[in-house]
Amino acid sequence: MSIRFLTAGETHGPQLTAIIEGLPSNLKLDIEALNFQLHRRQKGYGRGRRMQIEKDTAQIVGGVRHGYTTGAPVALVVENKDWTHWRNIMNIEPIEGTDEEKRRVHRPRPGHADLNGGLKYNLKDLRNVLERSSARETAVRVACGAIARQFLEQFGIKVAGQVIRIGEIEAPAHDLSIDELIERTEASSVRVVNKETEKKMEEYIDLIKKEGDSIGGIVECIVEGLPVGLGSHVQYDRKLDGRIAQGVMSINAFKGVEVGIGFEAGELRGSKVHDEIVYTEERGYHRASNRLGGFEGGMTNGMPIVVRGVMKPIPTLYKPLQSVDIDTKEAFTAQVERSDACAVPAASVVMEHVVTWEVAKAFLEKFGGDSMEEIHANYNNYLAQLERY
Ligand SMILES: Cc1cc2nc3c(=O)[nH]c(=O)nc-3n(C[C@H](O)[C@H](O)[C@H](O)COP(=O)(O)O)c2cc1C
Ligand SMILES: C=C(O[C@@H]1CC(C(=O)O)=C[C@@H](OP(=O)(O)O)[C@H]1O)C(=O)O
Repeated sequence: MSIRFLTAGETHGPQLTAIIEGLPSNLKLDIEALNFQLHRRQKGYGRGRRMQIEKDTAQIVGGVRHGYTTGAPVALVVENKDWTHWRNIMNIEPIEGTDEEKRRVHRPRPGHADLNGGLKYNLKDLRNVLERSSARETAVRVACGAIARQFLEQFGIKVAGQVIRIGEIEAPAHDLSIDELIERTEASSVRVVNKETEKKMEEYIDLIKKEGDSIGGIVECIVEGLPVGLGSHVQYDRKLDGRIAQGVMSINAFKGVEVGIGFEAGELRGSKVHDEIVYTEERGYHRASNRLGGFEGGMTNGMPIVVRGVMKPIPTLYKPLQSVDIDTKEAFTAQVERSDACAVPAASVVMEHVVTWEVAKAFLEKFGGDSMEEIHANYNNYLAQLERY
């Protein structure tokens, strides 16, 4: 038993669509809680005008009746309110000399998918590439992850996300509980727990924006309440840390991922990296520390999952970089599209949901059943087995 989803839709088309296959029946879906996650993704500081136009809400159009999943594929759509402004541009083929022709994209932006996509798909209007490569797609990916989050909540599993760095500004370390972390980051425009850092990050983003530039950063996701043994060491594509890394790297503009102390593990001795194993009646087997971020052998070890991802600066610059016009092959500055200056706080919410999805998928593979009742029984049976071990 596994779950999968596909998405479709363009950033300036009428809507985004997702179909989720493999969800069990009798999962209660709270649409308000789902929409709250979409709202969180939109709210991050540093975004452009588009986020003022969109009011993302998901409409479930299949697989749910009276608030519960039926076991059928769940279909959901998120409308693009901006579509009304783009109707002609999206629908009419460019005709020379018309407004639509003027809106044809022929000066690829360094750092975006424009040129690679144009060459690969033999498309002369690079809009046909940017429409789908746009991170607008992450709205429905968050919707799918938000359903996965509600599934995991039924088993006491919680997910939080925070911004660790935006450009030169780093958030100080803290030892808040996951509930406190969720509460504080929800209230913050840049998804940090500390007011002083929030202010510094906002000012920094404003400065970058004023200079016509963009900025990236580092985000972290934490998952708590997990059992030992999600994922498996027996086959490369069942290693859950590897799957999470793929998911994180698939987020637009992400250039790296690390689990636990990640790249720092290359600098330290083994005695400073591995987490000692301890046993108590109360907690059973656990680790004295969590430097490996909840994974050994591609399996969860019962400690919180800690994953970080790095996002590069947004490619579209109001002071554009040099590029080449695909019509004339002459050097030009890249086309300026309306753009975000910094999307790191939004990307933090995206990463939470991408990680959540992978965890839910592994959870269903291990405890899979066709109904929530069957999964609960399988899960409880496994917990009892762990206790007897
Ligand atoms: C939430 C979010 C918002 C983004 N907003 C923009 C944007 O406004 N302008 C832009 O050029 N790129 C934006 N990006 C990044 C591009 O989508 C991304 O760089 C592009 O798809 C190329 O893919 P790659 O960077 O992964 O290679 C955004 C990314 C995320 C995650
Ligand atoms: C629409 C979203 O993000 C978009 C992602 C994006 C890109 O190139 O990735 C470019 C911008 O699109 P537009 O040119 O329409 O303003 C962002 O606003 C969203 O996150 O919902």
